[in-house]
Amino acid sequence: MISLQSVSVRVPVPRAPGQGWGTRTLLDDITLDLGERRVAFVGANGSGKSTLLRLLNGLVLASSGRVTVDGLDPATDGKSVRRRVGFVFTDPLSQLVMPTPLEDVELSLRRTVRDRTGRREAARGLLAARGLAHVAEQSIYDLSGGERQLVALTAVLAVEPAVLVADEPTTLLDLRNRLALRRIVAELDQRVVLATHDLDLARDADRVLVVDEGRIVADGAPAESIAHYERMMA
Ligand SMILES: Nc1ncnc2c1ncn2[C@@H]1O[C@H](COP(=O)(O)OP(=O)(O)OP(=O)(O)O)[C@@H](O)[C@H]1O
Repeated sequence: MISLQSVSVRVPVPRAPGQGWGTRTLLDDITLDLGERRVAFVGANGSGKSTLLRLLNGLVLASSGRVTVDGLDPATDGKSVRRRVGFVFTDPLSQLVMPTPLEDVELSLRRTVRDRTGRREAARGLLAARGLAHVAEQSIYDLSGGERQLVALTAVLAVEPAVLVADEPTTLLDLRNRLALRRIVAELDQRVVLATHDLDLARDADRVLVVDEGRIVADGAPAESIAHYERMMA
């Protein structure tokens, strides 16, 4: 279970020149229990979705209130939480650390597959299963945005996290790969929490929450929450 109890995130922001610093509230007193297998957050640009997701693996810490992931607090058990929570960033280059997809996936497998040859074969197999065999040994920088996004997802899933958190995982994908990603998310055994502007992906979730100016303004079945969001944005 993922729980947020009265969680707020506040950051210091500069006031007008010479006026010192003020505080901006990015998330405002959010209380949630997320027990569903597929949870999606939708909301306008800058509403606070990424900040909320980042709380789940300790990349952002609550200014007040408490976050727990399966009983672990990212503020105090950061390492254990990050083992449980696989995080896919909007910008894949911020997480692909090795020169090629093959090496990046191998890195993810280093704990589970000790033997080097076996690890290479396993990494090749995982990339092939995502239609990425042909780019396995290409430079990360020569991949298309969509290929990088799929490699990042493959590398994160290779660790077999208990929870997959994905921040706008379809932004760089073409229609075929968007459909493939929806299928991957639907078939995963793991729990998935994502933020997305892709309302088709959100519709596949068990629960959709609408974020607006750092608050949850709708929370429920996809059809109702998305209808609320569409009215809000009209
Ligand atoms: N460390 C920070 N300091 C100041 N402002 C911040 C900080 N982090 C985020 N923000 C601001 O908080 C707001 C919410 O950001 P966040 O990235 O969570 O939005 P989002 O809903 O994910 O948006 P998008 O859909 O555009 O990705 C934005 O206005 C952003 O500029």
